[in-house]
Amino acid sequence: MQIVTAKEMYEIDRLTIEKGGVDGKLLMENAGRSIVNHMLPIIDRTKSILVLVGGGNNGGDGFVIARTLLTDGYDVLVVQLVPDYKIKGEAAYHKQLWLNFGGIVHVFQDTSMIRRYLLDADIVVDAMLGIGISGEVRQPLKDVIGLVNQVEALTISVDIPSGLPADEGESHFEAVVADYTFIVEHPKMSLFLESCSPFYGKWEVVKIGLFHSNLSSGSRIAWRERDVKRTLPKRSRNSHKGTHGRGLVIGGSSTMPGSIAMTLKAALRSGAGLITGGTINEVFSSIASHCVEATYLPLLGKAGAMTTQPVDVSMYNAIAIGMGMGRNEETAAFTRQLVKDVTKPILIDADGLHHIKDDLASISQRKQPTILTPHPGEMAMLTGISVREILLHPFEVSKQFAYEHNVYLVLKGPHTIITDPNGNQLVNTTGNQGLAKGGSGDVLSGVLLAMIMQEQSMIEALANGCFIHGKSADLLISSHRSTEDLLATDVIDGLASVFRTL
Ligand SMILES: NC(=O)C1=CN([C@@H]2O[C@H](COP(=O)(O)OP(=O)(O)OC[C@H]3O[C@@H](n4cnc5c(N)ncnc54)[C@H](O)[C@@H]3O)[C@@H](O)[C@H]2O)[C@H](O)CC1
Ligand SMILES: [K+]
Repeated sequence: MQIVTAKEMYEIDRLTIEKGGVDGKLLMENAGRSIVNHMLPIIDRTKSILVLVGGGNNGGDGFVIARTLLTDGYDVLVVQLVPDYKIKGEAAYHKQLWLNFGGIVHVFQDTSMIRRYLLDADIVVDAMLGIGISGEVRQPLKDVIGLVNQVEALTISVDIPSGLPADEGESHFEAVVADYTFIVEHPKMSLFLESCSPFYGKWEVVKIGLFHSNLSSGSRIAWRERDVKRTLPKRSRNSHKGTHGRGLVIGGSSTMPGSIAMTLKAALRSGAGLITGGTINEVFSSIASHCVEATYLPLLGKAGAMTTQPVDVSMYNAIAIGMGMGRNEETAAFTRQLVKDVTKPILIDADGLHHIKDDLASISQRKQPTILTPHPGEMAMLTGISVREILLHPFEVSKQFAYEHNVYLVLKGPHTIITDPNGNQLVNTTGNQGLAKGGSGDVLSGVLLAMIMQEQSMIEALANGCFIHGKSADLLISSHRSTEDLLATDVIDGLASVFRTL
């Protein structure tokens, strides 16, 4: 499922009309009809429906929806929020059809009129503004959006909640808070931004028959279950423990022994053939009984943390480093040296990210993949960009960073964005707020390590790992856990039910 900017959406629209020869009026008909088909299961025949239409093609979709519902016997009222002369082109055509079919257009007079209609409506169809919005919402739409958000009626937005930006980078907006949004053909970028996604409510994508096109701006795809099923390597009956690779996890310190234990266990539960924990004696003695399936590589410690030393990694296929290792200077020097020397794929998380912060230049020289897995706070530390700015432009910031430093970046959040060094991006579609807890990242690193060790394209391996980790949390929440009590270790236990369905 391709994620688009407004500009890309218009480009696909243009190609469909110019190259595909499909009339724009037909696309609008398809959009309105598809949306009605998706609405039917959630609307009741006895309810009264108010369709709010704006002056662009989003409003045109609104006229199609109104006509389709009217001919199906629904009680529909249309309020046009702009004067007649503003309705042009395809929208004007569909307005005329609405009138031909006996529909009435109530033109906006004042907000008290809207307030009255809103109070009488059970369902509001929001077709005021789509992806054509520019700048802050002007009057009277601004007030109307405020009123829509005050009433009890079920709100269904067409393509995008009115007022919401389609792209990243906008911080000031007033928008409809929708119960449902039926997105035309492709999710817009804002669906995956922390500040915008809550406005969408429940959402579905409706197909309207647009051209399939490869955009020049690089791929940006929402990664779903069907993608995981398609790309996840199948375990063969003939495989042995070595087939699925040997992984090494380096981490832990006397005050944080649990982190590496969770990473080891998560990797083993995600199909890793052989996993070794590289850690100091104090950690090893406290966790070995919890994770008996792993083997251990003793590392030299000083004051409860790892110190500089050579490590032979020749027998491992991939390495994860950083979890719970602490931030002292000798550990940092050890990490930097290891990352420089190792000629294997290496995933760096948590404290490891702090250690390599000033050594990103040598990271970009590495010949084997480097995977960094920061949350926004760690991303801010790595880039010097504020968390606020990162959350405002996560796609662009990720792309720049991955390209500049030649890394695979997993920017963690409610919609984790995975970026490869060429700027291709996959966005995870699973997970819930129960994952916003200590230990989640350690578990994710283990799942990712197991994925990296199996033969998959690197970006797909990372996206599959993020999907599986989030899905485990989702299944637990939908059965016997809550977002409050969910623990990182529960997510490890939940992996079984995810793999059983993939
Ligand atoms: N293939 C497609 O993309 C299809 C999309 N459809 C629908 O069309 C809209 C996009 O339509 P467009 O006419 O380009 O823009 P809008 O309807 O979003 O709005 C333009 C409209 O709004 C006014 N306006 C702009 N900014 C503001 C503002 N800040 N405040 C107030 N008013 C504003 C502007 O003057 C115009 O009048 C897309 O979302 C889909 O819903 C097609 O129907 C099917 C094909
Ligand atoms: K809308």
